[in-house]
Amino acid sequence: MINPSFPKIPPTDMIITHLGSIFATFMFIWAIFQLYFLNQFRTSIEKYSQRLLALIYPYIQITFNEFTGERLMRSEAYSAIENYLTSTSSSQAKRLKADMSFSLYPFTADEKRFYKLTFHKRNRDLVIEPYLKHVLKQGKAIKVTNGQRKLYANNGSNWSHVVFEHPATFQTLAMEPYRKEEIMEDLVTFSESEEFYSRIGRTWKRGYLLYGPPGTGKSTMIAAMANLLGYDIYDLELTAVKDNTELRKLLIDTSSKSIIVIEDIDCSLDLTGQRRKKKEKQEEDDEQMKDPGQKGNKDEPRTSHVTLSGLLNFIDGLWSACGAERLIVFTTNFVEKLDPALIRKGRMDKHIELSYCGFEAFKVLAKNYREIERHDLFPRIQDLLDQVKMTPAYVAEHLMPKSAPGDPRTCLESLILALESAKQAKDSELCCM
Ligand SMILES: Nc1ncnc2c1ncn2[C@@H]1O[C@H](COP(=O)(O)OP(=O)(O)OP(=O)(O)O)[C@@H](O)[C@H]1O
Ligand SMILES: [Mg+2]
Repeated sequence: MINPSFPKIPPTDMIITHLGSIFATFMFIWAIFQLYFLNQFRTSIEKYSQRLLALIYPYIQITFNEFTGERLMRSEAYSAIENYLTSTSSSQAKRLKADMSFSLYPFTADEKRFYKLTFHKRNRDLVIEPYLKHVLKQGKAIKVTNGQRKLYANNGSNWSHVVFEHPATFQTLAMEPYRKEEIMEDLVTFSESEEFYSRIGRTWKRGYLLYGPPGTGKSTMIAAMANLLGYDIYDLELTAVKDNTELRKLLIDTSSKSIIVIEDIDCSLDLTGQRRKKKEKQEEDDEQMKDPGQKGNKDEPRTSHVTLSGLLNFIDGLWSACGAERLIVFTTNFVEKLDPALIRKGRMDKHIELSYCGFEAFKVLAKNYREIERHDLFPRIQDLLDQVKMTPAYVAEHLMPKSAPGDPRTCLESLILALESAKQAKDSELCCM
């Protein structure tokens, strides 16, 4: 008798485990296949299809991304093209074909903004050399003339910016006309001296030190400088810079055609120099020895560790040569407090004193604020301004048309009263001495 033997059916959980391992092996092989073969296959297909396309499609494309490099700095070429296209020149362009991809989040890797230039390959030489050069040059020039400038501020090691729209000009700046002329000439000469700087082997940059009491127009002059030359402003807050490395990074991230400003350099950090610092440290140590309970407050630990030498390197070290056409401007109320090394010629090439309001400066303010060029009260004002120190900011305040709109006499009289009382205070001070 035949005893039929039936194949044994494995239990369900064993089947599932078996299937699972087959599936996992399949997925593994598929992943390897994708990684090595499909990717290679895809690259080859792309390569050959591009070659094939080049045979039948006679156009060349160049892409200008908005952000470039590892740190995603805004490309100067992109900005120049943007200016060129948004100005009237776009209507004259005959050969430019540009695509623009917009994104609300330009920093994300997959949504970039870029311009794409497409042209026939027979025009290659024309487009790549003269045409692109022309677009970039024009774009940069348009930036200067269209008044769209940027004011950057540092936030940690990064710059953020807003549109810079300060109305100050050298015409509205209250200062003796011959001094204004001299400064304007200096600035314009600098901006036109690329060839000169390269010939003498110096970095194309210039340092200005603006000093004088509060309210004499230092910040106003910086705005006037930016407006004159069409430069962007980088307002560097040194106390927010962690250390010299961060300072260097900020410097590298500035663009050309810009003014790097450090306001109130004397207060920003203890930059009065290692020499004084050492002396003070010695004195402090001596005091600590005498009274160990006393806590020194002169050199309290600061969050910023930027040093004088770090700042000097920032101004004239190798890194500052990684860009061109830049002004570095320091302002201070106390020029005598600064270390001579910081402001020596060659670093701060031009020292400009902004001082109390003289009669010439007053006439500029009177013309700007009240549109008057002469008045019978002017001689009295001139006489008082010769004797009293009053800042242009204070004089300007009296010329504001707030209390007497349309009536210059009232404000001139109020200015005379203020000047007279300042003179009285000064005279009585002298009497008491
Ligand atoms: N020389 C000037 N010409 C025209 N306006 C001036 C001048 N000086 C001061 N002012 C007026 O006074 C205001 C203050 O001036 P500004 O901020 O330029 O002074 P500052 O020298 O930078 O002062 P601080 O040392 O306090 O920073 C300005 O808004 C401007 O309207
Ligand atoms: Mg200021």
